Amino acid sequence: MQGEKITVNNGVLNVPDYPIIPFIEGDGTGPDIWAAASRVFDAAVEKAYGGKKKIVWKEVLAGEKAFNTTGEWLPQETLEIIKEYIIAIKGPLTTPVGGGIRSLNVALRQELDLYVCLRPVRYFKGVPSPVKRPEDVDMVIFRENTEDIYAGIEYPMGSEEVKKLIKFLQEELGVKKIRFPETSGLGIKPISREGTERLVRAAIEYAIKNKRKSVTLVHKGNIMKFTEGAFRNWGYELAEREYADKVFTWEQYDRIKEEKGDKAADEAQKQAEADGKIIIKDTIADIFLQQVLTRPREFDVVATMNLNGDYISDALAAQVGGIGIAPGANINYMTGHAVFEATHGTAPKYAGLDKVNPSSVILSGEMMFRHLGWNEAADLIISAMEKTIAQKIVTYDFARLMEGATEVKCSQFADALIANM
Ligand SMILES: NC(=O)C1=CN([C@@H]2O[C@H](COP(=O)(O)OP(=O)(O)OC[C@H]3O[C@@H](n4cnc5c(N)ncnc54)[C@H](OP(=O)(O)O)[C@@H]3O)[C@@H](O)[C@H]2O)C=CC1
Ligand SMILES: O=C(O)CCC(=O)C(=O)O
Ligand SMILES: [Mg+2]
Repeated sequence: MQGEKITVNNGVLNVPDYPIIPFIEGDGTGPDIWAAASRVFDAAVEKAYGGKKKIVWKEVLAGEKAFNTTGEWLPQETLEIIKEYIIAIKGPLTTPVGGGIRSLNVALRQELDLYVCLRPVRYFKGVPSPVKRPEDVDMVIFRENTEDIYAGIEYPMGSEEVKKLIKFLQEELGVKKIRFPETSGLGIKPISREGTERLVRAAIEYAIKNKRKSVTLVHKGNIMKFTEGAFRNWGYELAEREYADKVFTWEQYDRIKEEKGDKAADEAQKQAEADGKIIIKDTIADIFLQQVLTRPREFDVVATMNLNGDYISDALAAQVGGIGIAPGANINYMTGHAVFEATHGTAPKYAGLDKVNPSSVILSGEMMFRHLGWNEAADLIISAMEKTIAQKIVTYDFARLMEGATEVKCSQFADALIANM
């Protein structure tokens, strides 16, 4: 079937009935998951629109499949096609540890300037969880996707670059306090005001649009003052400058407290909550990781930097059943470009076994449908997921923690979802 391109006008998508959507199958378990997920996507669209709408899938190469076919890990053509077709979806891609190629996942996000990694964390009833009240976890992570230590500015021990950098730090910048053994490798962590502002703006816009209660800026600003601490400060400044009538910040709370005392500050916050204002607060990353376990209801939308966001998204996913069911999207809200992608990796030990949970990519597709405005197809996926889990038909990851479950293969889980639509 011949499809049409999705186009974008001032950040607003124009989605034809037969949109062409590029996909990257992914490495490791990617082919298993993609085979299952794409059947679920097609079934949901068919059921929702009875043939009036249909996705025309277009495979683009990245990772091992690309390397084996073209000799390149991330062909320029793949980037060009995703740029041109605006929306894409991908399976996981392998990144070697400690050497070898840099992350293709990170490269895609940087090349397309997909500055938000959006990872919602919600609970599906019946999913096994290590916490007592997983239903209390309902958070949406906005992870900055283009900066931080992920920028890839790092140099190995013993290299000329490291020697130069150490010399520069010691002689030009007067860094005397810390020991720099010759065995040091060095990495650089850029965090910019622009990068922070566009990420925090996206988080606040989301909170307003979806009537969420708060946005928490998560940082380690007590230690990394001019990167993570600046992220916190710039986040508050942006909230007060651009959303004065829609938010109440903990900085405002502190100012009222200083001027008028605790009671006045408490009352001002209560009034702001009653008025439906979004509370903008901040938490240091280590205590955040404790509090999401001990009092998850206090957190809602979360805005943070790249590395924190990576850790936080897997940790929160664990509370609602693990990365097998944790979806995500990489988005540039200004150009409209978005690449939907699971939170998990290639899980190589299960590759080709038709075993792993395809829910993470399936729910990433559900996010994609909502992004396209195809809410009927998205709703069908959610209700099928709810029904199938309630029937205790699950893949190995849930089955090993559930009593009375029917363990099915990756492809059979897709069959069950389709049957439940
Ligand atoms: N966006 C991306 O493309 C990402 C890519 N990666 C890359 O993936 C590779 C492997 O990374 P690794 O750290 O092992 O992390 P993975 O996420 O690939 O796997 C870790 C463990 O998580 C569980 N898991 C992962 N996926 C699923 C699933 N679909 N269903 C059920 N359980 C799942 C499995 O747990 P158990 O063993 O308990 O069964 C698995 O062993 C690396 O090269 C890494 O760089 C990593 C993260 C994201
Ligand atoms: O790129 C990778 O290999 C890892 C990426 C990752 O962990 C993530 O996207 O959460
Ligand atoms: Mg990760």
